[in-house]
Amino acid sequence: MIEFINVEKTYGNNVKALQDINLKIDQGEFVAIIGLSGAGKSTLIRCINRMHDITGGSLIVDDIDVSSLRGKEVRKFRKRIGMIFQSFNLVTRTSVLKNVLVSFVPELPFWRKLTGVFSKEHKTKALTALDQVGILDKAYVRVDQLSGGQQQRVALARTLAQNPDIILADEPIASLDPVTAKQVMNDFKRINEEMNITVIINIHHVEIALEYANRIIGVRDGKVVFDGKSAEVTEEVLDYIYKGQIEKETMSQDKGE
Ligand SMILES: Nc1ncnc2c1ncn2[C@@H]1O[C@H](COP(=O)(O)OP(=O)(O)OP(=O)(O)O)[C@@H](O)[C@H]1O
Repeated sequence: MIEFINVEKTYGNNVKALQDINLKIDQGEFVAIIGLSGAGKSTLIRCINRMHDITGGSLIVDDIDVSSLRGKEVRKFRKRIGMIFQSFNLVTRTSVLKNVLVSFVPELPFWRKLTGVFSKEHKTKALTALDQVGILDKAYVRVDQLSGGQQQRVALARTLAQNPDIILADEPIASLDPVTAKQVMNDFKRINEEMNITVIINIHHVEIALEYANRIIGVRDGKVVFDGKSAEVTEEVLDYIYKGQIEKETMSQDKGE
């Protein structure tokens, strides 16, 4: 379980990105975080794997107080949490398989790191992960020869190969066309349902969030302003989450801008 208790995050420039966040997310949930640009969505998910340090409250993941982790403990903890980015973060001039094998580098003995030789077990795990996202046939293709959707699947396979309990995805479909975006979302859904991996997605596409996630967390100005089932999200709820935008637009219309 992931638990936020009165979590705050203030950046060095005094921007209060998160304020008084209280959430409990159970293992196996599929959660979408929605809200305006700058609302604090990225900050919220990046605190979970300590990409950002919280500045107040506590964040507990499976009984581990995330802020108390030091050095090696942070690396060990992060292995359990996969992270997917909008930009895929792949080495495009090398093969799909090598990109997935990269996930094992931290656990390799020094000589294997130097020689780049991976064990049969690691190769099998990597190929299994590629199979799980339906691109096993692309294992030996160079990443730059793949479409955006296929590249995001490679990133997903790399994460799956780590055998994570949680996958955090920061705008994973933002640079994909609508059809490919849905294919990638289907992958997330399947992984969530079949492997009971918690999936937390930060997303701008509201319709897709409602279609795929079971739970929606609406964030506005660093605060959680809605937390409920996707089926409970009405037009009014969306207006409330995105209220800042509506108010701003109304104000500029009033001013004749
Ligand atoms: N590294 C940083 N240093 C200082 N301020 C930051 C930093 N990262 C984010 N912020 C600020 O914190 C607030 C929340 O940003 P965050 O990126 O979490 O929002 P977001 O909802 O994910 O936005 P977007 O949808 O545009 O990615 C914003 O005001 C942003 O400018």
